[in-house]
Amino acid sequence: MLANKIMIVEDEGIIAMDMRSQLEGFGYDVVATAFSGQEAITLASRHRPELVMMDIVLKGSMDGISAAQTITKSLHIPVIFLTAYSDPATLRRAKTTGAYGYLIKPFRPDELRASIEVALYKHQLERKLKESEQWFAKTLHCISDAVIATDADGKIRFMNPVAETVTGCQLEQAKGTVVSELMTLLTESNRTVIENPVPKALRSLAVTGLDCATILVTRSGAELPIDNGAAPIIDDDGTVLGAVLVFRDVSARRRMENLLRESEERFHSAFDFAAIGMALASVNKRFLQVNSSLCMIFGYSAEELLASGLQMLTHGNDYDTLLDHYLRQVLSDELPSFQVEVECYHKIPGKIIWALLSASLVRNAAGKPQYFIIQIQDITDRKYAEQQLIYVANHDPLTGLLNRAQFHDRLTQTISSARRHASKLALMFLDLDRFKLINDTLGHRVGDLLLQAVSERLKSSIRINDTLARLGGDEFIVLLSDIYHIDDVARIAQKTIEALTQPFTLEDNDIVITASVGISVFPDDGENSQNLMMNADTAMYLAKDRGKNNYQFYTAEMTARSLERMTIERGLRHALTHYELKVYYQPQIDSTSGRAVSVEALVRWQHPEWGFVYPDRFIAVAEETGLIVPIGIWVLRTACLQARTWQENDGPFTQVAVNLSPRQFIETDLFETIKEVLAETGLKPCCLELEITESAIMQDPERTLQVLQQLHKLGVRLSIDDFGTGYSSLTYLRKFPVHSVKIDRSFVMDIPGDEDCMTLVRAIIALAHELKLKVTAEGVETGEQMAFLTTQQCEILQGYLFSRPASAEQLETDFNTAALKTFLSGNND
Ligand SMILES: Nc1nc2c(ncn2[C@@H]2O[C@@H]3COP(=O)(O)O[C@H]4[C@@H](O)[C@H](n5cnc6c(=O)[nH]c(N)nc65)O[C@@H]4COP(=O)(O)O[C@H]3[C@H]2O)c(=O)[nH]1
Repeated sequence: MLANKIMIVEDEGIIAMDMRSQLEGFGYDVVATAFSGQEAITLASRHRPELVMMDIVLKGSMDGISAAQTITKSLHIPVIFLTAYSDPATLRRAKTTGAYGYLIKPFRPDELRASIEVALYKHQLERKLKESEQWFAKTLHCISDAVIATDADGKIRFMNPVAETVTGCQLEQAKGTVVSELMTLLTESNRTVIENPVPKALRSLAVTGLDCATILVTRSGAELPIDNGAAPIIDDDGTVLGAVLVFRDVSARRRMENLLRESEERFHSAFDFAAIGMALASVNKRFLQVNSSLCMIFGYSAEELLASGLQMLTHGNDYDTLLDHYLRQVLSDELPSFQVEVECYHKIPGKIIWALLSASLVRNAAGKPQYFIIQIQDITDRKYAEQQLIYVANHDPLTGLLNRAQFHDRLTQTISSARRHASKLALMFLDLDRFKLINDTLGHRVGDLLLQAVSERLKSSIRINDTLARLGGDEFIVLLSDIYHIDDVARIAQKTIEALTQPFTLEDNDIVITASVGISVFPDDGENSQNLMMNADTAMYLAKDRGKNNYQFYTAEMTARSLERMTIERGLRHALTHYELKVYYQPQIDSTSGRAVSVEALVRWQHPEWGFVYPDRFIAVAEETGLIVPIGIWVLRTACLQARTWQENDGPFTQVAVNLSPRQFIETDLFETIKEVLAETGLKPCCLELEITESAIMQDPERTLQVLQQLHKLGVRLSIDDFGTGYSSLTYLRKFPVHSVKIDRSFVMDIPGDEDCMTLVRAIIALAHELKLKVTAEGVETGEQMAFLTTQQCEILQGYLFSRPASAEQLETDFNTAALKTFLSGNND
């Protein structure tokens, strides 16, 4: 432990020394000795002793009492006076310095020591008290509450700066005032004066709280809401020292509370009366609060919902899990909020509600999740409308079957799956035979009913896992998945065809139809949906070619053929606009007069790369694609113009025969077109013969008859081409206003070798004559053929024997009418 530092002030050197040795003997540290009052002040401020032993009478102008005054006040160092004088005046003066001791010389060493120890202890105590007071004062200055301390009579002793601000009164003014005079307190509700809590606390000796809603009226008349209360100050032995009043201005808090209450009210009215469903739900998804819209949406009462949780609305479905997933993400702060469309259950069993559900989480100040705010919008109508739209976009409106786009998607998916599982699948492309005829004759209503009935039949003839679609018009397609054996496909195709051949009774019409089916198999006939569909389509055409009402599997040659078909189609379109088509003419000879009465117009294609292309290579494609219609009109116009030119220029021929395609009957207003062409070219109708094949007539006999009758009336000559090759009905032949029939080349070809052919030709000629029709024979190549036909009175002959088809210019120069006559008469003889 360090020795206490003491300074001696003594002008007598011997006494000072003696004192020093005594003090050091006691164990003190004598830090300095001063011999005058002035020196005492200087040395004390330099050495800062803990105690000064001061002689009162000193040499010089300043005595010990004056020096002690400065040392005590300015340096706060305690002083003990040592003096030989004890007169009352000196004692009075010495007292004013607040000296810690007064020793009359001579004194005993133990007296000296006791005085020193008491002074040191007292000074230490005082210092500690001062520090503690300062610390309290500082603390009270720092705190944000107002603090007023009173004595036991309720008179103010202390106020901190906050109390000064709130009451509007400084401590110096307030000191000694009874606290209730400084501040008037009113109740907020009815503004009656209430008693200050300080006297209450002093009376009851207990903590006295203020009513929450208390208003402090300050001296200036300002009013402030305050809270808190007063407590008595009682010391250790139970003596009441006073009271402390602690209060605070709560106007800011009140403002916040009001704002909060208003905001809560706003939230509640928004919540309760919102047009959309709203709920507060615990983190465990239990409803804590629900609004009436929510109850309305789901048909439950508020009590029912509050007794359950969000799961009640989605229980067990996929959206339950989805919702859970999102709520967990919000809880773990991965998502701030979310919005999701969920399928929910109404209270009425089986009733589905589609909800647009948004949720966000409310956390407390510490970030702890409190509850979810959930908003639910009923989007059932929109959802159903969307589903309806999706349905309409994916289905054929007439039959309800999948449409082409959707089928394509389904096929692509099934191909991917088949590829993964190394399994096979098959496509059946089905086209109704002669559907157009039914549509045109019985009307579109019956046509539609038929398509619906067909789709029902098809559904019943395929397996549950197969996919049926309508591609448009009378085209259907079936996707047969998981095929193990090609024979199974054949069986299904046959069953389908047979199912369709059973008559349909629609609006009192018994309708019999057939279908042609083309089949392609994955992976054998194509690796992707496009190829498979194309190849099934190609196979379907083969089925059509092979007499319809049958099915055909796709083969590789078909691809080549369909490629060729496509190339020809492209080429033909180009040919039409680039003048690559030509008309050749083949003379037709009157067997009796030997005169070339007419020519048949035959189209040729002068292809820039392929050279001269004959009709057998492109007419069928033109038929299929419909290009035959513009080609046919062009040939007709060219031929009519040529005939008219010959007529005007005294050319070799005055009449022309033009082939008509079946499609020209169906797709154009043929009669009007022909009338226009004749008017345009100036050719008389009687100079034009139109050759119609039997098949053209049979495709739509009623319509053909109508057009032919109009043409007949106009004066155009009509002839039936390829007679004998088709299934001509004699009834039609009689009914139709035709002028002649044309015996097909295939019958003429085998004359004279084939007796049957000759018999047939004889019969055709006899029959035609019976019906008052003239007969033309085509393909006459030999003299024998000509002789036979002439003998049978076949009126007109056409063939290489007389002339190959040639251009108009060639015929004009090369065809020798006179030589022909000679030739004919020679042969006839
Ligand atoms: N072997 C042989 N053949 C002979 C003989 N005499 C004539 N021919 C050929 O027989 C065909 C007669 O025409 P088609 O029966 O109307 O048969 C025509 C016709 O059905 C069609 N066709 C030609 N041009 C047109 C056209 O402008 N419009 C339409 N719709 N079809 C046309 O193409 C078919 C073939 O025409 P082409 O190749 O010009 O063939 C022509 C002609 O060149 C002969 O003595 N021996």
